Amino acid sequence: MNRPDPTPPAPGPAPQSGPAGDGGPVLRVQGLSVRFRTGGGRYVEAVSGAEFSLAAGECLVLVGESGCGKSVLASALLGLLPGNAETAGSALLADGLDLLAADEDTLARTVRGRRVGLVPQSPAAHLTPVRTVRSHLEETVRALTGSRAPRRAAEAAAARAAFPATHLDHHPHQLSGGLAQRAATALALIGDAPLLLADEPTTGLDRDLVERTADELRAHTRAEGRALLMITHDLAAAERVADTVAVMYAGRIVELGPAEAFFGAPGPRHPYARGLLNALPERAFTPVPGSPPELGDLPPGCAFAPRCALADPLCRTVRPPLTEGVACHRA
Ligand SMILES: Nc1ncnc2c1ncn2[C@@H]1O[C@H](COP(=O)(O)OP(=O)(O)OP(=O)(O)O)[C@@H](O)[C@H]1O
Repeated sequence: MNRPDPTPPAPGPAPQSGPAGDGGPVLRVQGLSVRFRTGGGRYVEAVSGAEFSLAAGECLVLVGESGCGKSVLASALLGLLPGNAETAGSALLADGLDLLAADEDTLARTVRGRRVGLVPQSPAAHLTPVRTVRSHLEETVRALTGSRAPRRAAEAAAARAAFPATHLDHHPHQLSGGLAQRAATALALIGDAPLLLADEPTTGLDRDLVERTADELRAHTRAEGRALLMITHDLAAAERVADTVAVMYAGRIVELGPAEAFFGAPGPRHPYARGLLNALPERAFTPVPGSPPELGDLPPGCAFAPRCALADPLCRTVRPPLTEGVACHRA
């Protein structure tokens, strides 16, 4: 990753040994932007000025259509952006470490798995096909705890994620989608990270499994005092998990607020967010007209204006900032 102004990781206290925080946010994201250099001096503005924070025990769900920048934001937090990416802003953990400024060695040794646990998209693909679930778990226990006798800890990790002991010696291809998801969750929990990052954890699962996976992630967050940042385009899963919803459109967070008000009354405030909910089969089943803009060629004002029935000349010329939870001139 190429950063315009690299700074060393902020000195801070030793990494937390468990999910319990000191009352401050587990993660505070400020002005996080990611752009990709493409040919001919052009840039794709994948994430622009994201701002949010996450407390212990809180589930924040980031929703939005495909291509709006959700996964790029997650990759930025894990230091997994490709070489043509440039970042700005900060993403501070509770102990002061800035994930955007940390070098690869710090991220690999002290962040991934230890301070931030990743529940991946397509868990079956995340697991090595020739190794059993037990072998994955034992290797991760060894790597994160230094234990030389990891068998018991691996079995405990499986039990914690409700992965059945009877399937520990199975290979990934022998697992159902739900069990592969639990194996991946068990791996993510081993390091006792205070922050879990789940990128589309319910993709490819049938509705029952979506609900079960969502409930399990919520339980790991609430009951164990972690924070969960879940990325999804599945609004039903989002509703099941979220305390807070962030809606992303064309690289920007356009609405951020309590899930109860968003999914219940008074409902979303941004016209795009209202459109997303109205597109659901169980609601109006009316798609948002048009398609999102190219992130390399954003319009000057509100990026949603070309699709918005409420847009006026101000919307087409002045980009609305996120003010009191919504970025819309007409909200
Ligand atoms: N290396 C790269 N170079 C240029 N553009 C990139 C690169 N990686 C991602 N992008 C662009 O960044 C934008 C955001 O992609 P991202 O994968 O974050 O979307 P998303 O909201 O997660 O979508 P999905 O739900 O489909 O995963 C896309 O327009 C994508 O084409």
